[in-house]
This record gives sequence, C-alpha cells and structure tokens, in this order.
Amino acid sequence: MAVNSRPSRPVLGQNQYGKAENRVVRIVRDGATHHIKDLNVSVSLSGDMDDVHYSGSNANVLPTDTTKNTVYAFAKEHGIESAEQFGIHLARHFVTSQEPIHRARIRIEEYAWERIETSGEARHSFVRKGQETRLAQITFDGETWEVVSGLKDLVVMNSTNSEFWGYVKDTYTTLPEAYDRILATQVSGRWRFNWTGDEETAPDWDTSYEQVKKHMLEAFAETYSLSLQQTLYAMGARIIDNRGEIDEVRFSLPNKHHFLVDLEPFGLKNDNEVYFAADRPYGLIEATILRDGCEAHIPVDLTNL
Ligand SMILES: O=c1[nH]c(=O)c2[nH]c(=O)[nH]c2[nH]1
Repeated sequence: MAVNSRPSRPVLGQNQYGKAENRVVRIVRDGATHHIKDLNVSVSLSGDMDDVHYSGSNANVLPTDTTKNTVYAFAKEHGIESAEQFGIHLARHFVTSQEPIHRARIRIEEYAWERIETSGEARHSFVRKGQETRLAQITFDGETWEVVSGLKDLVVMNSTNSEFWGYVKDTYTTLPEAYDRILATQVSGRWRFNWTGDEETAPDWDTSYEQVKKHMLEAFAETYSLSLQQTLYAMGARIIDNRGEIDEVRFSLPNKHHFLVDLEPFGLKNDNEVYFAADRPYGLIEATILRDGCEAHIPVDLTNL
C-alpha cells in the first residue's frame, strides 16, 4: 500500500433479501367439495441495495413484511393454480412494480393432499401425501406377549365441520370463538393387541393395520368436531368398536393451527379462503381410549414407544 493512501472500504458482494417460508393454505369451496393448495413460499429479492448495506438508507427497500403480505394477498386475488404459475405472478410483480428490484427468486415447496373418501357426501377431508411411518413394538418375557402397533406423521385436515367455543374464559383468554375453522393434525397413535401368543389366533397384522388406519381416517373425516379432544375420542372409539383384536388406543394429536389472514388492509375480503399455517406453538391433545374393563399399558408419553 502506498504511503498516505487510504485503505479502500470492503466491497459488498452478492446480496438478497425477502421473507422466507410463508406458509399459505388456500381453500376453494365448490359447494360441499373443497380443494386445497398448501405452499411454503420463500421470496428473495435483489437489485440496487448498496445503500441499505453501506449507509442504512432504506429508500430502496420494500419490507420483507410486505413481501409476506403480497404472498397472502395474491393467494386471494389470483388464486393458486399451480406453484409455478403462482411463483411467476409473484416474481413478475416484484420486478416490474419496484424500480430498484431487478431480480426476484421465488422458491416454493408444495405439500400434496389427497381426499379422504368416505361413504358420505362430505368432500372436505384430506390426508397429506407422503403418508405415515408404521411402527411396531413386540415384548415377550418368556411368558407374556405384548404387541403394540402404531403410526406417526399421518397428517390430516378437515377444511370445515370444526368449531371451538364455550370454553373457560379467564383474565388471559383472548382466543375468539370459532364456528367454522380448519382442523388439522399430525396423528401419532399406538394400539395394543389382546393377542396372548397363540399362533392359531394371531391377527393378520397387515390387514389389521390397514383397517385401523381406515377407521381412524373415516372417524376423523366424519366427525363434526366441537374440539380436537372430541375427534380424538371418536377416532379411538371407532377402532375399539370395529377391531376386536385391539383393547387400547392412545393418540397424541398436535392441533396444527390455521389462522385466517387479515386481508382488509389490502381492500380484500377473506371469505375463509386464505390461511396462515402456523407450525408452533401448537395445542397438544393426548388421550387413551380403552375397551371397557381393560387396563392401560401404553405409556403416556408416546416418544417412549
Ligand atoms: O380443539 C381444541 N381444543 C382445545 O383444547 C383448544 N384450545 C385452544 O386454544 N384451541 C383448542 N382447540
């Protein structure tokens, strides 16, 4: 370095910014048939952003909060036909409406849902594709057998037929009563067989598993829910009532909250269409359902099984 020359300042390299992981659920209600789109949208913008880094001037900065609002407003205004089409809309909007923004990268993960088909008319119940992990625990001490089967990560949603009201209200209660909400959970369940070890009378384990899952899903879809607790009981009771080989069922059900997004500030009405899918905190509803006269053996904490 030459004598008396000032060191040049470090140079800003590639930079980008935006709101990551906007969880948007869009419901289209076609009478009793509902359709859902469930996306995780990350916005990354770049352009003339030297000043905000060098001097802190925000004159060119569209807030990340605005990019989040745009995702939710576009879900209402334009709908979500496909992840690609939705991303194209967003990217074009940011680059063409904001002079300092030269590049927009929209990354989208889409979570696929399949309809839960039941004998009834209702078409508002879904199970997330990718499905569950099947579990089994077998214990034998030379005398006594215990077989517990189960599953985890079975994600299900009802886009209507769920309410929650009439609960205790104290000084700290702010929750508004809900008369038509989304009910979604990620089922973790275990069920204990009453099989005592006789090969002749062993259940067909695969058939039993498929049937338990079917009854659990049907009860979830067909129960008009006043609480997740009530739905949980209905799911367990349906299994006990229909599967004589099972004496005990335990469920751990996180209440995967979906909050209606307030679109009023953008002059848009949210007619139960656009939701923010929160990942935490979540209500956690857990209970055992027993055949009358039977004892509980499944541990309270299912992570121990
Ligand atoms: O189904 C529900 N059960 C609750 O106990 C509860 N608590 C809450 O805030 N929301 C809900 N939803």
